[in-house]
Amino acid sequence: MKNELILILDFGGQYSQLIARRVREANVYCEIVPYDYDIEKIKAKSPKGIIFSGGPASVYAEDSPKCNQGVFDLDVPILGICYGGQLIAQFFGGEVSRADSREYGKTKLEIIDNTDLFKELEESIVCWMSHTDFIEKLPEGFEVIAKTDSCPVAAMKNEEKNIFAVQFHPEVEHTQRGRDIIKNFIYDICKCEPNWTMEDFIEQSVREIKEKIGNRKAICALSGGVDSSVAAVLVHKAIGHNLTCIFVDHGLLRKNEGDQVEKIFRDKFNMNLIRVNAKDRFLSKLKGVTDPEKKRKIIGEEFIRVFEEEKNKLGKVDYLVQGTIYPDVIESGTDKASVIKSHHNVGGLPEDVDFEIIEPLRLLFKDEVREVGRKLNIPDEIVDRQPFPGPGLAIRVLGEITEEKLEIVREADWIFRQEIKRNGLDKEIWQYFAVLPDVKSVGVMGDERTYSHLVVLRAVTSTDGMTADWAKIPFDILEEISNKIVNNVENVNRVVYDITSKPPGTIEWE
Ligand SMILES: Nc1ncnc2c1ncn2[C@@H]1O[C@H](COP(=O)(O)OP(=O)(O)OP(=O)(O)O)[C@@H](O)[C@H]1O
Ligand SMILES: O=c1[nH]c(=O)c2[nH+]cn([C@@H]3O[C@H](COP(=O)(O)O)[C@@H](O)[C@H]3O)c2[nH]1
Ligand SMILES: NC(=O)CC[C@H](N)C(=O)O
Ligand SMILES: [Mg+2]
Repeated sequence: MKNELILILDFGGQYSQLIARRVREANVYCEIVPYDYDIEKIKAKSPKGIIFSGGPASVYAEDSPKCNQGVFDLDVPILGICYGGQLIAQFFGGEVSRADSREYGKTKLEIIDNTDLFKELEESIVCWMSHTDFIEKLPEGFEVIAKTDSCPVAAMKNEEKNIFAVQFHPEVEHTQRGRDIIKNFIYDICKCEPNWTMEDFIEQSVREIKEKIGNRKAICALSGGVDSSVAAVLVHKAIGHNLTCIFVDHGLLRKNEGDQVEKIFRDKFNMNLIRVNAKDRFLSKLKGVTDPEKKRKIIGEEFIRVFEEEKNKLGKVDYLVQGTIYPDVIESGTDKASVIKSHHNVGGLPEDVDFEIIEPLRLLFKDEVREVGRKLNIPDEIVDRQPFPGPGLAIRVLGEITEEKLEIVREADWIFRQEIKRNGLDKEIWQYFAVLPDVKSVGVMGDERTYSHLVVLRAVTSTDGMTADWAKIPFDILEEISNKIVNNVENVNRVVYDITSKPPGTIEWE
């Protein structure tokens, strides 16, 4: 059976994938295509609804992105979000201008009409705004269905044509009832049935991988983390023993991690696995390097070189599977989004890669990957594992990496993780680890002056890693952890706790 489809036209918004994710969450299939996607191709897909994303441009600018005008004649419901909504206003003869003051963050939305898009919503909700332009003049045939203090047309509709526009972002977590607004659009207005599931995602991915790889061979970059484990199991389902997993111990793993990962995979999975011990080559390439972006690129390249060497031993291998997920992609920058940090597996890849890369999870968020993992019966000890970045401790030892510093951060991290677990906090905290900034401070131990390293503890709550809050670990637990670290880790005399959320910080320090 063909899935009912919601098509998202991407105008370069930071949250385009979040829109897709909300639609998937509501059990409806969706695809994201570029804003200028060919109209004949759109027709061929016969979408039941189209959503225009937000975007950084202004619709009145000369070369601003526009969709094909034929989209408006398809007789398919349309929802425009922010830039997408402004585009609708402009197309139908309204006016979009630059506002005197930028509206950013939480804003009170007054709902005027709660019959369709805002069905069953309260009279007012808190919505999340991120714009400078606004719809100043309503286009003909449209009516205002919500407003804010500074935005006379915070939402509008043309009932006859089934076209809707909102200035705020219903797809972000901070908009109250945002999920319901999206559901109202896809269920009531587009008449989609909620029947697409993660099982469908699995089935479809396996089918596509099978078609693509056929009887050829692939290797999978396996870290033992959630993403690559799920990617490996998916591809294994598709091509069986033509898949070989390669786990690289680059000397930047946490305490005992290399052996643990190897054991779990040998015990629990019936997959070909090769462990490559590559500590010396990674550390020698990183010697003297202090710039975080350089570190990531060196590691990204070295991973690929290791995979190439292993591939040559296996005969002809055309494909490299990676567990890349959406935040890795968006943070590494795209032609429309800016670089936050080059994740080693995306922005850190060298230009010459002797493989075709397959990334079945590239469009999913972490919690969706976990859901896929559970459906694939991957053990909880893997699915619930906290994320650990591919460059490992290299981006947690700030400045130059030395074996001594790696040892310090590894020991401190080990104590921190043990204590979090012992206190039963490991389920509620999304990610927690130690960082070694390149800082020494004065202390007094046993009546003697010390001048030693400072360890930072970082712990965050999050659902998808895109935004995060610092975890409110009780002071007495923090106190105990601090004591244990200073008493047990040599060359450390001070421990501090990071109380920055993301944004403005990121989860990792580099
Ligand atoms: N030590 C490693 N050996 C082989 N491949 C690795 C290693 N570390 C990372 N990778 C590859 O890089 C990808 C991205 O790493 P990342 O840490 O984001 O994902 P993960 O380790 O699979 O999951 P998690 O985010 O839960 O740690 C992995 O999915 C994997 O394909
Ligand atoms: O595989 C990876 N390669 C990388 O280069 C990388 N950088 C950050 N991370 C992980 O991504 C999530 C978001 O991290 P940040 O808030 O630090 O950007 C967090 O879970 C980080 O641990 C990485 N994972
Ligand atoms: N988030 C957006 O889509 C912004 C749209 C447009 N660039 C504005 O500033 O209003
Ligand atoms: Mg990892």
